[in-house]
Amino acid sequence: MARRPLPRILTDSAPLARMANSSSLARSRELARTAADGASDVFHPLIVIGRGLRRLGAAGRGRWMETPRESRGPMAFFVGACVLVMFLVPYGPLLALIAVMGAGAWAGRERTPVETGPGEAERERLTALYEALVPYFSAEGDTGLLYAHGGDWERAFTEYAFDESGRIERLQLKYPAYFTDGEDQARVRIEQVLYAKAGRGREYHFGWDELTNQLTLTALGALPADIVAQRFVTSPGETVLGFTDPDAVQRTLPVTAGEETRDAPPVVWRTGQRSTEPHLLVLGQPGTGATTLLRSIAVQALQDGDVLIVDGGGTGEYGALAGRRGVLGVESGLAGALAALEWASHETERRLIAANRARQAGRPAPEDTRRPLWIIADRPTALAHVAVAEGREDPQQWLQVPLRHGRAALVTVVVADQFESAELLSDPVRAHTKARVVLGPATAEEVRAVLGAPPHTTPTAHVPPGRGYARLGSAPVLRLQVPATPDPLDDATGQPLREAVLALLPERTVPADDGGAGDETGTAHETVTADGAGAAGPVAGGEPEGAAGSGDAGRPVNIRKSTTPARAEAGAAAEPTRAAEAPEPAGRPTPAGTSSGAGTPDDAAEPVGAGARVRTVKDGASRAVNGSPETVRADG
Ligand SMILES: Nc1ncnc2c1ncn2[C@@H]1O[C@H](COP(=O)(O)OP(=O)(O)OP(=O)(O)O)[C@@H](O)[C@H]1O
Repeated sequence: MARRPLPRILTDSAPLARMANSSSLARSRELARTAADGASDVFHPLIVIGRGLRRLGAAGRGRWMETPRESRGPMAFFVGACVLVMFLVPYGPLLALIAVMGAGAWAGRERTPVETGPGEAERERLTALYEALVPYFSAEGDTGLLYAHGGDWERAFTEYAFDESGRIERLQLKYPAYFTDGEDQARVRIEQVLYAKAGRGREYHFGWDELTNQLTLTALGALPADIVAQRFVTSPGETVLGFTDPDAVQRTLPVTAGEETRDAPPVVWRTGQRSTEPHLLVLGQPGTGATTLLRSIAVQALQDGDVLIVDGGGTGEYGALAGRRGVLGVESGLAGALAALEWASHETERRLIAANRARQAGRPAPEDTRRPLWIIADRPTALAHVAVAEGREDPQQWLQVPLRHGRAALVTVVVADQFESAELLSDPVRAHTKARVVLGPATAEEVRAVLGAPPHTTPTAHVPPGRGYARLGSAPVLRLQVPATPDPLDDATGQPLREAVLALLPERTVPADDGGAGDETGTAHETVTADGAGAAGPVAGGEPEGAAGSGDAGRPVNIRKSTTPARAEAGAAAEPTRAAEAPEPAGRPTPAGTSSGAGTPDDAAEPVGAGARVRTVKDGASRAVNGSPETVRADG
């Protein structure tokens, strides 16, 4: 059917245009506008009050509707009573009118609308992020594309938040179900993209929810680094490795940081017979705080255990522990380390045998097997290197028994080393250290290589000392900040920190040397050379001590008390003591048999855990001394 044409007056715009251009029409339009402006100025208060009364009315109506039926009667009665009172009081209606007008004016005032949604710059950022994800989250043949070039990011990003500087603080995004979120490689690719686009230099946590195909990125603040060594509120068998994110663990500990006391989420490592990860391995770059972590562990372990320290680095950073109650030895030379670790190995066997015999006889385990023994080996690979050069055995071989059987014997092994030397760590060390820590800057691959799983955060290139990741067995990877536990004998340590660490150390059982060597202010350091120290005396088996130190020849070692072979002069004094105590089952080689067997009757009479000490002396030789507080000097 043909369309009927419109009347000419409606299709021909010429008369209308002529009218619009006429000056009288323009003037009258201007007049009308001025009048409207004036009227709105004059009536503005009334308009505001009217709008307010309308809003109040609507609110009142809503309230009335929400009120349950049974409450409406009392409410109406109450309102009626108020109205009655209003009429009864002098000037009541006038006051009520003023109050209603005031309320209306307040409710009707203009409010600036709250801006919602991202600003222009933020939209651009989200769009860029969305576009960067398209290649990873799209596939040919996907019809309901969530991610497509030029697509709608608002469909994919369900939540976002920015900080004051406009950087993404939180982002929740949906991804297609076919994305292989179970594969580490696929996840890492996405995390790298997000890390680059959300702003490098910060640490992000990635929460993958495979059930709902959602990924949540959260920018993490730095872990607080103000917690220093202190007595932590833990149960026996618990050691605080450091502190982590509040939502990563369920527990908090009260800690003192500066002036304030607060609750902090700790990374607690459980050792002992029920532990599933009874030994610890710490790896990191040099200077990232491994020694500090080991010192922190040693200080905590000394509360109810004995500690044997092998300082392969030989930098004397455990000098403050030497001669303290519970410190069996601080060994930094090869011969000393070998002797001390050999003893520790036999001691583990002795404990096992003694505990086993007691169990078979229906008795509780003997007292001298119940005190935890800690073997702390800092950079054992440095000594392994020296051992190879000297054609001697690797001290790590003596860690095998404590690592294998330490859990049952309450013997805990802690090993720290550097990434570069990690391949020199022995197989038992790698196999039996299920608690792991990585310190310092490390790539996700390095973290995964050590911890067995990548971190759920993006490692940053610059981290403060003591920062890293921890994983206990197959638990999730946690961020970690080790409490500052500096060497109190280091000149660079501030007085408050020095005092804090010294206050945690047990009392000295070996009197401090003359000349300030035992000066607990830690100001006097004596620099000796390893070869100088090594020249002192024979070690077990008549081997010149210098041989042990020759690997370090000429290297200055900044140690107050040089600490070398445990069994110098006294030979394997402590070891046979322990072995002699525990009758061996028939046919089994005794620890005494495997050691030099040079125990004296006196030594043999000394109970194992009761005061056997590897005593350190100024010239670098040391003796296994049982009980007596005699100080042995090479010159005397
Ligand atoms: N948790 C920490 N808090 C504060 N400072 C720390 C922390 N850990 C280490 N440091 C500081 O970092 C420096 C290096 O620490 P440490 O000696 O423990 O590292 P390392 O990895 O053992 O290094 P190296 O292998 O060179 O001995 C020291 O000055 C130490 O005080």
